[in-house]
This record gives sequence, structure tokens and C-alpha cells, in this order.
Amino acid sequence: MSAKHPVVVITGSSGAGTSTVLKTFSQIFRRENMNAAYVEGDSFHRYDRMAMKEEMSKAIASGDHTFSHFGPEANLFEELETLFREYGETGSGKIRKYLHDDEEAAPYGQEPGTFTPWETIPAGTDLLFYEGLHGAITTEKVDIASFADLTVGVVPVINLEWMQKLHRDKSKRGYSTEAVTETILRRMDDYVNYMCPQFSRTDVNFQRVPVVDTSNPFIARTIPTNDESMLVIRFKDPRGIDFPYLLSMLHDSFMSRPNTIVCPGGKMDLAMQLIFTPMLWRLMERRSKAR
Ligand SMILES: Nc1ncnc2c1ncn2[C@@H]1O[C@H](COP(=O)(O)OP(=O)(O)OP(=O)(O)O)[C@@H](O)[C@H]1O
Ligand SMILES: O=C(CO)[C@H](O)[C@H](O)COP(=O)(O)O
Repeated sequence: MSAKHPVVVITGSSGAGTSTVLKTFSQIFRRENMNAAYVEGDSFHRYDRMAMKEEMSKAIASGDHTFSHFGPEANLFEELETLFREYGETGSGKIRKYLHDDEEAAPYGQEPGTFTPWETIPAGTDLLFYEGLHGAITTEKVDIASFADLTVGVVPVINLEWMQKLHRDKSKRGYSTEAVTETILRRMDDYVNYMCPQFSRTDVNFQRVPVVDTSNPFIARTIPTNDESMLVIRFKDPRGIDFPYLLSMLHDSFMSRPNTIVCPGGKMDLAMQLIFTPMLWRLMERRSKAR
């Protein structure tokens, strides 16, 4: 935690929609004049695509069928913790990018599946914004969550998450249904042990729940739209949250628990703006008092 250099985290599984949520936060940062340094979680993978394939073959040959991008062996958790800690102390740290596809790789003149070189975050940013898989991870070796000032979980119900992953990996990243299914299965151990526990630590969780049939996510042609879903928003600590205001602004919303609002899925962007703008203001006020 850092008053001077706050760290804001959006964390979620692959296909959960964290990149989509990033767009809403970018809008808030632009409108509120906040200069954010962006870090993508995938840039803290330990291996590039070729090396990951090799490591995976070795793991499988040795009888380990659960080696995956969700777990500690395939990621640089210590380095991510260092980035959060250093940013909190100095407002800087080392970042890079993982280039998933041709479109992302082209501007760097690199192959997809590779990392850009490490770079130092320039001075003068107001906050660090992490978007990815592991922003609230805690293991025996690291406590990444403890260095974040605001943590948000993006967690569609699992059938929807799989549909979103299948759709994106097939349409944008060139994978087959079989390859994505195999990845989902191999990651399941790490999903349960590393991904899920994060969402008990996050300050706010957004869970998209479809109201159309998603019984077989592996054959679905389209992703349920926001209008075909409801949104469950859960606050870890409801103290200080202006629920009557949120209920009045989010048409057709209601409270399902003392710390949980449910609203139509189409209100996701508005809900995020209403909830996070004042939270970010508070982080910025705390920052200017600490300087
Ligand atoms: N609210 C939504 N409504 C409809 N489709 C959505 C929604 N959120 C995300 N998607 C779709 O789901 C897919 C995955 O979303 P996104 O790329 O944001 O996931 P991600 O969590 O960043 O995944 P990764 O970490 O693997 O990059 C995309 O095709 C996106 O358009
Ligand atoms: O989305 C992911 C994790 O968030 C990807 O599965 C991971 O980054 C590996 O990517 P690729 O299979 O394209 O090399």
C-alpha cells in the first residue's frame, strides 16, 4: 500500500474480460486527468511462447499434466511483487509487454509470442494500473495483494468465462476449439489453487451472470451480450459505499445481500464509472497530502 504512488489492480482469469474493463478505467483516467502507468499481467509470464511449449512438453514427459500459465512455475511472481513494491516506494519499476498476435507484435517488429525488452516506468505518473491474471496473488513466497491500494476482480460465471476465452482465442489468436479446451483443462488445478483465492482478497468483484442458456459453452457460437446478462457487484468492505446513490443511478438494480448490488449487465460501464471514480479521487487526495 502506498499513499504517494498507489497501485490499482484489475485481476481475472484468461477470457474474464479484464482487457475490456481496462477501457472503462482508461476513460476515467482521461476524464479525471490521471496519468497512469499501465502494466499487463501476461508480461510477467516466465517464458515466451516457444520456451513455454518446450517447458510444457518436459512437464508432460515427467508426468506433470497441470503445468500452466496460471501457476507460479510459469510466471515471475517475485518480479511482479517487486514492481508493485518499488512503484509504491519510488513511482517507478520495470515493465515490458507480451505480444500475443501479429497486430500487437507488428509495431515492435517482433514475432507474436515474444516479450518486448524491459523498460523503466518514466517519472511523473500518478498511479500504476495492473490488468491481468495475478494482481491479488498471495503464495508462500509472495504477497502481491498486500502492495495494491485498490483491487478489482472480474469474474464471469465459469461457463461464460470459457465462452469468452474460446471465442477470443479462436477469433483473435488462431487457436482451435480442441486446443483451447485442452488449455482450460490443464489449467484447472492452478485455477482452483491460485486464481480463485484472489477473489476473496479483492475490494470489489464484478461477476457477469448470463440469463440465456450456456449449458454447453464449448459449442456456443456467440457470447451472451451485456443485455443478456446481469451483473453481481460485491464489496469486501461495504463501509463508506453509498448504496442508495448507486441504486438510484443504476436503473433496475437491487441489493441481494448487505454488501452486494445486482444490476442489468448493460450497466457495467456506468456501474464501474460510478463506483471507481470516487475511489480514485480518494487515492489522488491521499497522494497529494502525502507529497
Ligand atoms: N461484458 C462483455 N460482454 C460481451 N463480451 C465480452 C464482455 N467482456 C469481455 N467480452 C469478450 O470476451 C473476450 C475476452 O475478453 P478480454 O480480452 O477482455 O479478456 P481478458 O480477461 O483480458 O483475457 P486475457 O487475460 O486472456 O487476455 C473478448 O472477446 C471480449 O470481447
Ligand atoms: O491469455 C492468456 C493468459 O492471460 C494466454 O493464454 C497466455 O498469455 C499465453 O498466450 P499465448 O497462448 O497466446 O502464447
